[in-house]
Amino acid sequence: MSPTSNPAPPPTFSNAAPQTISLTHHTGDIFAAPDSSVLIHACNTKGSWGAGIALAFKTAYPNAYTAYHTHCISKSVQTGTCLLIAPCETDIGPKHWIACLFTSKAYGRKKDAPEEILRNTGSAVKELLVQVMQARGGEEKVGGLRMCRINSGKFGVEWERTKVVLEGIRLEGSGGGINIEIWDRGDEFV
Ligand SMILES: Nc1ncnc2c1ncn2[C@@H]1O[C@H](COP(=O)(O)OP(=O)(O)OC[C@H]2O[C@H](OP(=O)(O)O)[C@H](O)[C@@H]2O)[C@@H](O)[C@H]1O
Repeated sequence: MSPTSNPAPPPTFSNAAPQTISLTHHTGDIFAAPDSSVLIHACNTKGSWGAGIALAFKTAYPNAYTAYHTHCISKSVQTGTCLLIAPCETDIGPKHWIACLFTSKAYGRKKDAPEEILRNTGSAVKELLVQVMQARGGEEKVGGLRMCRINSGKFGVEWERTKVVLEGIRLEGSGGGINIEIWDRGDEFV
């Protein structure tokens, strides 16, 4: 018998069904979230929160902006990754985690093509969920996940396309589904 005719090893089956993401939709201010919430937005890898909701993040969370900026300039950040920043503002105010999904390398006219942004979104969100699970083993409480309609503004990708990617994510492991709240201000079509 030639070595190539050896039977393939039997597949291994896990009882754990893959985890999936469910999305719930909410109208209002994403920033008016309870303490420990994770606020999720899409970012470039260049270290700039210069426009759109990123600018609002920069204003409200200057220390988180510094953490993001330092991360971007201190190493070559890959798209499809995520930076999860623990609550780090000094003001008395809400203690929010900030999650930066690197869905496009650059911004403005140099932003990645929609297909690339969508691919990056899938892997960045998977990485985020792993980081959230790890952080849940730590001392700082990690609450619910809140996301804006990522990619749908400055990055120019229709929200419905990002939604399909999010709903198609499958994660190893058990523990039921993961809910992400999608927040928008209700002025998307105004
Ligand atoms: N103040 C505010 N409060 C609440 N909701 C707000 C808001 N402003 C916008 N929204 C909504 O938030 C969603 C995402 O829309 P965005 O355009 O923000 O983000 P995006 O994910 O498409 O793109 C990311 C790049 O945009 C930035 O600008 P720069 O590249 O720096 O120029 C970054 O740095 C990234 O690189 C849309 O539903 C907007 O209606």
